[in-house]
Amino acid sequence: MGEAPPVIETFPDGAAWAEACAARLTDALAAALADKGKAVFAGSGGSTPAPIYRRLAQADLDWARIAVTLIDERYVPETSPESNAALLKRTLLTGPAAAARFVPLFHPAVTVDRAAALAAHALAAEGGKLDAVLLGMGEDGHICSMFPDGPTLKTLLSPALRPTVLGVPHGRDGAAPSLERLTINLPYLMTSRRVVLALTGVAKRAVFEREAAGDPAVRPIAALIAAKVPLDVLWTEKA
Ligand SMILES: O=C1O[C@H](COP(=O)(O)O)[C@@H](O)[C@H](O)[C@H]1O
Repeated sequence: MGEAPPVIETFPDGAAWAEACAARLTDALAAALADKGKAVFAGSGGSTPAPIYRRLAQADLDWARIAVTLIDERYVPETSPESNAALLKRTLLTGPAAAARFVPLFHPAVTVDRAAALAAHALAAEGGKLDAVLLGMGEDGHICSMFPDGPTLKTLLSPALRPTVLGVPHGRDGAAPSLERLTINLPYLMTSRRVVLALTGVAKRAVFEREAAGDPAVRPIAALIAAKVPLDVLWTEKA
């Protein structure tokens, strides 16, 4: 029998939801700072996290001892509107959190795989462990840049690999993703202190419930659950 899916915590409105997400992440970062004197935060891109980042940016943490990175990135420079790094810099690395050190996944390397190797090396130098992770989920059920049925998905979901960053090719014949990407793999989530999955809308809730019941070999949400990632799922209907 598979693992039971985590309870979906429901919030009455976007403000309460964003506040709760930011509070969970703050608690995990504070615990890491207390334990080891430093911490690593990894955030998602996309349309969901901005209100959470704006709250987290104001948290009373020793940001100078926190490294901030991404769970995934489109293989584009920060000048692109598709850049997750640009989103993070606009919304999280402001106010008190501007003192944090940003560790990018994007590098203008010759290939996306070479850029991924450089990012993997940079994260390993930060200790190779993520203390607080903010995940989003697309309406196709993807998390990070792990797309259901994607050609490299089995590698990304392999629990036996070490935590790393990998390149993701763009999909063929119109399949997602439309751009090459960089992503952390499942073992990075498995070894994280706390992972918060922030969901909004009726459609995404239904996708989460459907995906949670899927095959963990090819459905990223089911793989998260099967791998016992320390996961909180926070949902509100409208952010
Ligand atoms: O492409 C991406 O999409 C997911 C979900 O984005 P959203 O717009 O539906 O919130 C995001 O979590 C990921 O980091 C991003 O690269």
